[in-house]
Amino acid sequence: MEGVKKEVIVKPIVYGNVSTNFGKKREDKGHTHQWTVYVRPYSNEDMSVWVKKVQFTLHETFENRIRQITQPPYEVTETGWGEFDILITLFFNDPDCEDFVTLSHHVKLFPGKQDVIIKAKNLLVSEVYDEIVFTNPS
Ligand SMILES: O=C(Nc1ccc(C(=O)N2CC(c3nccs3)C2)s1)[C@@H]1CCCN1
Repeated sequence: MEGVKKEVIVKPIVYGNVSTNFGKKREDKGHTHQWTVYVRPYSNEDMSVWVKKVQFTLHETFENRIRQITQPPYEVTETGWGEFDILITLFFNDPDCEDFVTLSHHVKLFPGKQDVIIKAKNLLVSEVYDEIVFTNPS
C-alpha cells in the first residue's frame, strides 16, 4: 500500500538432507541408502512458534508420499536407491497470512567432488541456507 511503512520479519532457515550408504548390506528391496530430509531454523529457536506444519511431498513411488509434520523436528527419514526432488511446503500460524512457501530440494545420496562426508558417521550432508521473509503492513 502506498505510503504505509511495512514491517519486515526475516526468518533464517536451513533445509536439505543427510544420507548414509548401507555399504555391502544392501536391503532386500535393493535400497542402498537411508536419508533424512529436513527444515530447521538457522539458529536454535522453536520454529513451531511461527510454523503450523511442514509438508514433504516425496516421489510418487513412496507410500504415503505426502508427509505432514506439525511439530519440530520437521524431518522425514526414508530408505531408497536414488536421488530425486522433494517439495517442502511451509504453512504458517499467523491467521492473517494465507500464504505458504514451497521449497524444492534434490535428495543427494552420492558425493560429488566438493561434497563433505562426515567420516565418523559415514554421513553425506547436502543443505542450503535460506530466509523466509514476512512483510506486515504496520
Ligand atoms: O532415483 C531416482 N528416482 C527415484 C525415485 C524413488 C526412489 C527410491 O529410492 N525409492 C522409491 C522407494 C520405494 N521403496 C519401495 C518401493 S518404491 C525407494 S529413487 C531418479 C531416477 C534417475 C535418477 N534419479
